[in-house]
Amino acid sequence: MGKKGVLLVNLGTPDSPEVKDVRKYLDEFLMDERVIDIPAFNRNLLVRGIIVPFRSPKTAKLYKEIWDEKGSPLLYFSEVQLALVREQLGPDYQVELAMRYQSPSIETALSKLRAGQVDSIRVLPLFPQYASASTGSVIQKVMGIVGKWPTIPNVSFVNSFHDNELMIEAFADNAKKYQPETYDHVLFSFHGLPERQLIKCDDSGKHCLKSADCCSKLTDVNQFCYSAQSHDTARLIAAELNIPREKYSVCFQSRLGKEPWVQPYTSDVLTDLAAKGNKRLLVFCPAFVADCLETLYEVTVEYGEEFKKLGGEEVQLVASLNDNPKWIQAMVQMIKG
Ligand SMILES: C=CC1=C(C)c2cc3[nH]c(cc4nc(cc5[nH]c(cc1n2)c(C)c5CCC(=O)O)C(CCC(=O)O)=C4C)c(C)c3C=C
Ligand SMILES: [Fe+2]
Ligand SMILES: [Fe+2]
Repeated sequence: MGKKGVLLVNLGTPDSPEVKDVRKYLDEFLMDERVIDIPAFNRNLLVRGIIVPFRSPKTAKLYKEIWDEKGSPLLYFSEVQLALVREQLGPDYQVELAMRYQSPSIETALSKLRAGQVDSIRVLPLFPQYASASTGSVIQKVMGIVGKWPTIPNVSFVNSFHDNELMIEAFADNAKKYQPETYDHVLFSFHGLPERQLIKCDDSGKHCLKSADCCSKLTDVNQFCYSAQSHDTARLIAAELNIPREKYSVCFQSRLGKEPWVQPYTSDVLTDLAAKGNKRLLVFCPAFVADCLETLYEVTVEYGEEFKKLGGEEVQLVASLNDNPKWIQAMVQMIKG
């Protein structure tokens, strides 16, 4: 019997915070047909003609703010998760880490599993809520590579884990030291997504964005809706911490471009909460399992400053799952299936 292969995949990050590496990263990321899901010719013009040239220098400055001696937080927290999962799983497993974009690449990680002659490969895309642009893209990439091997082992994927109990407890545990009940309001701020991508993922064509609350409630007819899964994650973390419904809001950050993205937008919710006199906010970002640019810069710095300009006093980020032992247990549980 060979070992059981495991592939952990997170989104990716530039190799360095220098403009040339950020350009390479954004180019690979945004040229993905599942991320900017428009016809190839238009995507090429938009990404290579406008977004990458104009955005790279700005994004590089932001990466410089969060980069430290260990490198990019997203990558080093992923490496810590890899080491802890390897330790928990022991010698019967070969566990590799990859990033969907840049390094370590999915190609390299899969070649290591192939060289290790593993019996099977369990792929865990590190995105709690399913989206075509994140989980879907990882699955397509892995299938594209493994599908060309002469011998294809048993391959299985974790499609989403928005309600994993250990993960919910891990987020709640990370928040306890801040005493959530002492804050005026709690925000669950998820990474945004173009509305078009929600609609595309509704195979029935009957639910997403068809009624006022379709995408804010998870039911058996919209089980893969990113928005509905996000609302459900928020509901479960709030329940774990006894946060009443009127004390929390769900919102979506990081909008890019002019078309509508999933709403409400985090900045609109901040404006509304400030106008209502809220001063101190506790913010969870449960679309990510590791701290990254979106949590450490966008929430902590950008939204923190924005909220203060609006009259608020504090935006406190709840740390991501990073090396939380319950999260490591959750990963092991999902790998063992
Ligand atoms: C069309 C654009 C984008 C879609 C769709 C999108 C979906 C999406 N992204 C993540 C997770 C992360 N995204 C991160 C950064 C980031 N995302 C976009 C654009 C889209 N994301 C850009 C342009 C960037 C780079 C930063 C910037 O220029 O603003 C990150 C951070 C990576 C890091 O190095 O720290 C993560 C993580 C998910 C889960 C998702 C779909 C739900
Ligand atoms: Fe993103
Ligand atoms: Fe929906």
